Amino acid sequence: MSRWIGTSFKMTKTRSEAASYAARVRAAVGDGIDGVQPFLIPSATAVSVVADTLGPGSPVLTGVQNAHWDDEGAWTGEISVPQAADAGARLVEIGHSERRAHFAETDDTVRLKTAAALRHGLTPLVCVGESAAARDAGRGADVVRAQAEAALEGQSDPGAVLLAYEPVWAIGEHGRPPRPEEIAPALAALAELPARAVLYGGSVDLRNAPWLLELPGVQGLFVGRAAWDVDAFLDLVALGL
Ligand SMILES: O=C[C@H](O)COP(=O)(O)O
Repeated sequence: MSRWIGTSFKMTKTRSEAASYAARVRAAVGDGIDGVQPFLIPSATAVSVVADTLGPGSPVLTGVQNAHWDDEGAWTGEISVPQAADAGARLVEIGHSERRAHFAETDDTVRLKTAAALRHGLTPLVCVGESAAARDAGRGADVVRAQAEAALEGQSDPGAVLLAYEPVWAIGEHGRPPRPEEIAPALAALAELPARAVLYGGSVDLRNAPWLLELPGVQGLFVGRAAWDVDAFLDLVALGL
């Protein structure tokens, strides 16, 4: 089984910067790397240029950071899964904690968006993760399992869904890298669900990626800041071998 190694650019990079990054990745990966499934999730403005730069049928997948559950309509500011697919996306990131915290994403909208991605043949990448308070109360694994079960409930093909376990307290500039014993319970809980793979995300870097990749239940890494430099991303991809 391939290890998934990918990055979200979040709200960084111009189209030109994203294209340069994608061109470097495409050149380094060539026709593909056995055992590794790389993916890039740029801002919406750069999705088509990244997908075009990677080329049709590329071994590097392109994703979107969000998509609406409806196929079209009066949803100002949103993009639909068919529009994402038209731009070249094959992955749809859903339910990142920043969207849950700042854009009213709920378990219900995550489930609807997951269904929309599956309906159109794109791969949902559903993010789940507990707060520091839930972790400290010993409820981390329960929270994470509930979020993941809510996303998978009633789906036509839960086995096609990727889960990204991203503890809220580990993400971003205010986060900190996890210790193995802090994330093992949630990883064990997610391993019982019928998803395609479970990725870990949250303060991943070149120092901790080797042991994170060896943790039971981790089939890939979803990286933010540490992968925004393309050389670092390619080093992380090489670690997945
Ligand atoms: O989407 C990626 C995750 O939010 C992790 O971000 P980070 O690696 O900057 O902590």
